[in-house]
Amino acid sequence: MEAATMAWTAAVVGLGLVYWFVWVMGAAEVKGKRGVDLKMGSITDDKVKDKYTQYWSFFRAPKETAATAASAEKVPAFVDTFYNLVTDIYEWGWGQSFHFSPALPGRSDRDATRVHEERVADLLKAKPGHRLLDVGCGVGGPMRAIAAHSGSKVVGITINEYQVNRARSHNRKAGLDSQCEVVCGNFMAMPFDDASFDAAYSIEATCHAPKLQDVYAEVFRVLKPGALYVSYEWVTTALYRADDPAHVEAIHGIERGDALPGLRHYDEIASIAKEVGFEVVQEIDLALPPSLPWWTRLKMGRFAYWRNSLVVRVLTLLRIAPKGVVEVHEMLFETAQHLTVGGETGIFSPMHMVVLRKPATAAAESK
Ligand SMILES: C=C(CC[C@@H](C)[C@H]1CC[C@H]2C3=CC[C@H]4[C@H](C)[C@@H](O)CC[C@]4(C)[C@H]3CC[C@]12C)C(C)C
Ligand SMILES: C[S@@+](CC[C@H](N)C(=O)[O-])C[C@H]1O[C@@H](n2cnc3c(N)ncnc32)[C@H](O)[C@@H]1O
Repeated sequence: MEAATMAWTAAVVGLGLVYWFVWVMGAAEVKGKRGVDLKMGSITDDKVKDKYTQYWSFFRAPKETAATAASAEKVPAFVDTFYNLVTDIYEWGWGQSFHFSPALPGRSDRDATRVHEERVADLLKAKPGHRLLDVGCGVGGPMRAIAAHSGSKVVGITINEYQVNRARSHNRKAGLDSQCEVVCGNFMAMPFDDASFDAAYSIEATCHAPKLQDVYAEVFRVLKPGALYVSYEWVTTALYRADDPAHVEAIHGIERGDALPGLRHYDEIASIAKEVGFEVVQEIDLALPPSLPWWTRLKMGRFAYWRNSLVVRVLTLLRIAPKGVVEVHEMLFETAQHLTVGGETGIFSPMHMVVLRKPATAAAESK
């Protein structure tokens, strides 16, 4: 073959590969967000690196500073920055539900996700005519599954404006916009009337609150007397040892890579719920056997991570993706390792579930 023909063949094959990786492979899990559409939320391209640096500065402050009230006030803004940086990568590489689920034998990740979400609707006994609150709704994967499964109306709240727009657009495309509403706001000071919801749930979201009391008290306030609240909490378990450096490293890694002001121990959750006035109906760690591991999806995707890493590098080089995507993607890759250690050692659970009830006799005001 002539040199020119060889060069042309190589170029065509090369371009074909890039096309396959970026456009055809698109999202690793769910088609809908393609590699070429990766943005950094509402952050303009020139500000991505600054925002990423700003994100990390939160963790450089000494622990004592991080624990002060003044610093706790900064958490919602820091969480908002985090979701501007990661929302598109999550959608592209994971799907529209930003949480874990126990694996189900012989079923896809998508099925396992849906089952984990529908469990919430069933526990809440949600039905047509009910108005549910989704506390920290992301781009609305759970909200759509729960609205479709139960026939209830769902109102979601998220601190991140970009997620509000993504969620509204997904709701429209799914034909669920008459049942699902999304509001931008802080779940520790919600723009809703007292006693205005029939039930509420939060899926892997309240871990972003510096004080769980603040969000639980707000949920308590907006629920009708007698209403139920289900929450999937991120916690350290009874196996966690604060004097084991490997445990501490994994937990700090999870906090750094997931915008967490500090993980709570599982035994704090029920007492905080009681403190704000809830009755504890049920408390169970859904990650424990007989559940199958929730972290296998993170591990099994090792090939997908390498492919994704290559895609973001190529897209950044071609200036299709903004600068900084590579760094954010690396951060997530590392986070996945820490989460896997947390799951394998059993020191961490992302699905410590509590079912809480606002007493039927409770006043609309929280205690
Ligand atoms: C509840 C929270 C988020 C939980 C998970 C949805 C996300 C935690 C870690 C994320 C990911 C890690 C690795 C990424 C990978 C490198 C990339 O190629 C594709 C996306 C990932 C798989 C990404 C997807 C979402 C997570 C699993 C927290 C924030 C409270
Ligand atoms: C990991 S995501 C989970 C999203 C959704 N529950 C799901 O499972 O797909 C956490 C969500 O909590 C929201 N969040 C975190 N802190 C918040 C706050 N102070 N007020 C409102 N939403 C908040 C984030 O914006 C994000 O939407």
